[in-house]
Formats: sequence, C-alpha cells, structure tokens
Amino acid sequence: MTTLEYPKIAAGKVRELYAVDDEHLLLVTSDRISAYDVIFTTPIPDKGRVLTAMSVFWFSQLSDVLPNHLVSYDDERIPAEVRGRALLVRRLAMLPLEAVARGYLTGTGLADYRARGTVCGVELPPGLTESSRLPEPIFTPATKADHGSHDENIAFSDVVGQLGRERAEEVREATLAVYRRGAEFAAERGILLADTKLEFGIDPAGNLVLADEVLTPDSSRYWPLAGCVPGSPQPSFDKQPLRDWLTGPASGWHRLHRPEPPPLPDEIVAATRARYIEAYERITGCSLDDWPT
Ligand SMILES: CCOC(=O)Cn1cc(-c2ncnc(N)c2C#N)cn1
Repeated sequence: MTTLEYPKIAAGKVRELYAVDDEHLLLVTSDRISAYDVIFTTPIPDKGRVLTAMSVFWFSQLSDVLPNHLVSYDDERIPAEVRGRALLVRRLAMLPLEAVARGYLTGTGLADYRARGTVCGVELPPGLTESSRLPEPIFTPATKADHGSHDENIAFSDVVGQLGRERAEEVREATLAVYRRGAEFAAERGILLADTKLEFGIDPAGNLVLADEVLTPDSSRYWPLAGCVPGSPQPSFDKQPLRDWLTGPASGWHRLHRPEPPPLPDEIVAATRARYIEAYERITGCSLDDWPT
C-alpha cells in the first residue's frame, strides 16, 4: 500500500490523516516546517521522524495516566514511503477542543492576561510578564479553528457546556497531568516545557483517549532552561534558528508584508534539523538512529 491508496480525510500545515479501514487511521507527519503561520517549501530532513518518535515515546511514558490512540508505528499497513514518520492509530470520536496546558505566560495567554488579568477565565496574580512562570500550571482550552484562522481561547465553563461537567473535568485533569509529567521530565534535562496542546477522542466504550501528537516541539513550546529570564520572549528550542533568519535582513521576508516564504539556506535547514534531533535525543535519551526510516 502507498498513502495515495488510502483516502485522505484531513490535512494540516505539516500533517495528513488517511483512512485505513473503519477502525484505523494513518497519521503522517511530513518534513515540512512552519513559522509565523508560514509553511516553507524547503523540507527539514528527519523532522517528521523526530515528531513521530517523540509522540511514541510520550504515549509510552503516559500509559499510566490515560489510554492513547496508538496502534503501531511499524505495521504492514504503514506504507514504506512514510515509515518512521507515520502512526497507525485507532479511529476515535474526537472532542472538538484544543486542550492546552500552560506553565508559563506567553503567546495568546500573555495577550489575554494583559487585556483582562485572566487567561480562559482563570485569575492570575498581578505583575506577571512575558515568560513568567505561573504559580501552578493552568488549563486554557481553545476552539479548534478552521484552516487559516487562529484557535480562540475559551473558558472552562464553555467546555462544560460542550462536554458536560464530568467529561470537562476529566479532560482538564488529563491535560494538566500530561503537562506536569512532560515538564518534570524535560526540566531534568535542561529544557523548559512552557505549554502544550493536546487532542482527545472517545472510544466506543466511552473512554477518554489521548490522540493526535503528544508533547512534540510542534504542539508545545520548549525553551532552553539556561538563560530563561522572565520579561522577554524565550528562544524556541527547535525553531529559533529559522525564526532568527526569517526576521533578520538576510531572508528578505517581513512579518508585516508577508511575501511568499523564501527557500531556506542549507545552513538554516541543517541547524533546524540538528535542533529537532537534539530536542528528541535530550528529552527521551534515545538516539534517532535507532528509529525506523
Ligand atoms: C491532519 C492533522 O490533523 C489531525 O490529525 C487532527 N485530527 C485527528 C483526527 C482523529 N480522528 C479520529 N481518530 C483519531 N485517532 C484522530 C487522531 N489523531 C481527526 N483530525
């Protein structure tokens, strides 16, 4: 089988989802990279393998917290052309929600805090700033935005309205438990997990199941622990070489005018690839060389 023989049922900036049969899907992660909502045509070799291997690592690490949708990463139903960057997963009834946990204030969380002193209705103490560590991690859900638009932060009460109180509380607790596990693990290895976005589904027995990708550099903000000082934006562990080049004079690209994304210079591709591999190997303690291609 090739992926082309499976019907494609969803596509994101860097991933595609295919239907394998009534109960299984194939979640394929490309080597594409996006930054500032721009998808670059130049691939980052092995990026798809890193993100896939990272999700598989975390599914295993989190199996005591809650079940997940992973069936296999090495199965005859996975076409050779995507092996190593594709997961065979159980088809679930997905919750229409971006389940976000934050341990630090940045991005839309910071914007909401500056506007209202709260994030998703959660009161925060005064005097916090960019990259401030929060007194404790908070659940900050968002709507699943359509293509091209941004997710909108919503309050927990909205999630209760959507899912009912019991399921909403289960999603909040699971999201915070996954964040805490990931943050603790990463901090021991000199990397800060600022926040992460999870997606959940419900299986035929009605269980909450962890789906999508988990604690990857694309679904999370990972910052180097060294040099992390509140008051300014922190460097992204994985995308900073690309962001610095893109916003610098050499790229000819401007966030405001947003011309077509330029091709990436070899040295930016190499530096970005190295950062993704370093993130994977430092956090998991595994070598990417041991991951299937
Ligand atoms: C193309 C990238 O977009 C997504 O993966 C989002 N998405 C996930 C599903 C899904 N649907 C049923 N069962 C699942 N296990 C999953 C998963 N993961 C649908 N869209």
